Amino acid sequence: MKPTNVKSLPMSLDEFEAALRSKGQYYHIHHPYHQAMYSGRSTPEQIRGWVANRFYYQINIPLKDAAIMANCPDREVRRHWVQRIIDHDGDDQAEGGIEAWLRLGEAVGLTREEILSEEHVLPGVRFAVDAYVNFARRASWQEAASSSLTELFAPHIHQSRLDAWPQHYPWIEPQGYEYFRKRLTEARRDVEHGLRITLAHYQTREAQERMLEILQFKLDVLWSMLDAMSMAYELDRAPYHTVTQERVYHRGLFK
Ligand SMILES: O=C(O)c1cc(C(=O)O)c2c(n1)C(=O)C(=O)c1cc(C(=O)O)[nH]c1-2
Repeated sequence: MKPTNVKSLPMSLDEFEAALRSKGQYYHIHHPYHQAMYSGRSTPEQIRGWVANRFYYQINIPLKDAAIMANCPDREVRRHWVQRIIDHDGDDQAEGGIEAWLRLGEAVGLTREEILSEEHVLPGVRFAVDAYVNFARRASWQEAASSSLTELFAPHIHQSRLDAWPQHYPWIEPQGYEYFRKRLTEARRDVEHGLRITLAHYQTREAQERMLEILQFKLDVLWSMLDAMSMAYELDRAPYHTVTQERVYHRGLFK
């Protein structure tokens, strides 16, 4: 007789890590909006749109990390995790990633006020980013921590920009690239810690499968942000374009 209810064995740590890494095939580096940016096909408007919209991701990362810490009773983990907030917010020694992103914005021709006002942030981008922050608020700290692991694939994407943009877009002022340079080392360090937590936490096959689904959720967040930007800046179908060219979309209800 066929055995019933036999649960699958867990993947070994190596197999689990390989399964996580293979999710890189769905990373937003493959999104056509990104592909256009590396290959020099993007217009200044498309690059400005991307920088202004991605700013909303940047300013929400520390809120997401604070939510993880708020749910985490482990002092050792918090001691490490707090560095992520400092990386973005800055401290007395370093200005931080949000400031570096604002300078990227200025380097591509946006004003600080324009970026900070969030007037360019498309509703689809806002909803995707908010979904990530809300997931971190509601999930266990381990699940939320492991959802940051798309960063496994991030150094490559930052390097692609450093390699390709200066040659294709000489009009971008070079001091704008500091953010990408900073993230090369920061993301590698984050991944090392995030991976340690993840490999230790997901012990059963079911839990490991759930983790892969969490990573897919995060990949969906990143991909959906770019879908919204494609609609607005490549296909000229920004929200309400049939009615008005004005950016009437809401600027966030929970400030
Ligand atoms: O430019 C990118 O493509 C990209 C992607 C990601 C990512 O994979 O989530 C992050 C970043 N950049 C980034 O700069 C960053 O600080 C960051 C933090 C996190 C996170 O989930 O905690 N992801 C990312």
